[in-house]
Amino acid sequence: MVWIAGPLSGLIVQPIIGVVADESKSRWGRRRPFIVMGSLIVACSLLTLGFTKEIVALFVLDKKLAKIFTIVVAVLALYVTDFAINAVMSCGRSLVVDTLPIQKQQSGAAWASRMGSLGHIIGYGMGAVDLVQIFGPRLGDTQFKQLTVIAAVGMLMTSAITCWAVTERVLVTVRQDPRRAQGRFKVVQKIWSTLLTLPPRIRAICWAVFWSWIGWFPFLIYSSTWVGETYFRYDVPGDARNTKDALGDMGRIGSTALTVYSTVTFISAWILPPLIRAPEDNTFTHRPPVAIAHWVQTLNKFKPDLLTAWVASHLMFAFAMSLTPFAASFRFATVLVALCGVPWSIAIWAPSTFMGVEVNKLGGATDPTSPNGGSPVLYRRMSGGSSIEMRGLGDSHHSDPESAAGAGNSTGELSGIYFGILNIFCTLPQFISTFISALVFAVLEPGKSPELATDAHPSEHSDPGGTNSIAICMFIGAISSLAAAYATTKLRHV
Ligand SMILES: OC[C@H]1O[C@H](O[C@H]2O[C@H](CO)[C@@H](O)[C@H](O)[C@H]2O)[C@H](O)[C@@H](O)[C@@H]1O
Repeated sequence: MVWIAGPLSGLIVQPIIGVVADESKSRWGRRRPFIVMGSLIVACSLLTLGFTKEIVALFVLDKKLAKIFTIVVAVLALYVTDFAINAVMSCGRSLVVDTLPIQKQQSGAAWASRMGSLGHIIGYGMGAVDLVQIFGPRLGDTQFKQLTVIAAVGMLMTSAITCWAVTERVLVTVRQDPRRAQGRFKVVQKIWSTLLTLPPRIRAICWAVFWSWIGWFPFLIYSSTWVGETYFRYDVPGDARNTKDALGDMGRIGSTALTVYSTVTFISAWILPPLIRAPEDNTFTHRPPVAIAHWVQTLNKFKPDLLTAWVASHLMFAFAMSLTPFAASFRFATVLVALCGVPWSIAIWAPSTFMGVEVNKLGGATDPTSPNGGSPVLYRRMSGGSSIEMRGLGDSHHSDPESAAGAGNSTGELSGIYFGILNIFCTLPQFISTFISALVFAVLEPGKSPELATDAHPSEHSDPGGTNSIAICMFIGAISSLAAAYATTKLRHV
């Protein structure tokens, strides 16, 4: 019930908020009000999660009843957190697309992935140090309470900076079209009709993401456990296995692997974008200093394009995951997990870049890299029929829709719905992958995990020398990643 909150909230919230925000005529912009509301809800629900027991104790005095309520409130708080954070994610992604011109989409997506990976490192780092010792009991008397306080403050601060720094255009009118879906389910209808009429390139991006997530989900969920289990199997001497130390080390070694992985992700997010040719690269006249001009031009010639890099990242992930069943030491397992930091950084940034470019074209922005020198793109929005006009916030004289488009300018008018749909293709495979993992676990480890069954009845033990189930799930992920590589190459031809 708890694991499902992430994919379920992403599946439902991102498309719906995307559509609603796309059509919002708020004077504060289409995305910022949702970011503000969502962040406030996330902050409150995080604090509720951290202090559930104390909050319940204020209202329920009976101890037995309080225990039940604590569980119920904690689960609810987790769901609310996931749902609200997905609203913020949806509008945050759209904001990048809305505000940047087509040439800057790669750069915007790369910055989003840099900031995301910085957040991960800070999160892991906070988890690794003893916060109660550092801050004393002021922020709460346990590590978890303090983590929720820090996360809530971080959420509010980063959202406040975003909303302050970004100038959004305001949607003035959405012209009514008789063909537009009406009534209570119009949002769902709009998502459905858009889903059925996706432009070919957007469909290709979505399928590439779909196949890749069947591989990424088991990795993101189980990799730290897998490194710990590998340690337990191959590195701990048989007679030391039942000690408290060995079990504690298992957790620490798994967390260390994740920390190394997120560090690699962070470094890749900074290093790779300048080494990869962005979809807009032709538009710039690079004028490096004469002394190094030759070298810069030579380097530029050999830069791979983003599509090649995305395909290579699927292959690299598939390579690492295909080796997991053969890992016979926790060090090797850690190296495999760390390697995945490189493809993960590309997995976050490449689809957003391609989607950002396509959504801008749909909104009427021109592609300056096109052979015809930046004339309007050939296709426009496929679903719905509404028109959009935008003007600068507080500027009532520029409500001409043409002013929103133009050479390479961003309109991003449909970023919410298309990024929401992209997220459907990111969350659905998470359910499929969970189903596959459940099958693998049921077949290979019908009892308890051999590494964790030390206290269980012998009938519950499965063969500790047998194949590791998590490694098999990851191996299946490798196959799916190959399918993702194939699906991504299709983007070259559509
Ligand atoms: O199921 C959990 C979440 O999975 C996706 O989010 C994760 O991947 C994103 C990159 O695609 C990354 O930016 C985010 O930090 C990760 O949590 C999905 O987009 C979410 O909707 C879903 O809740």
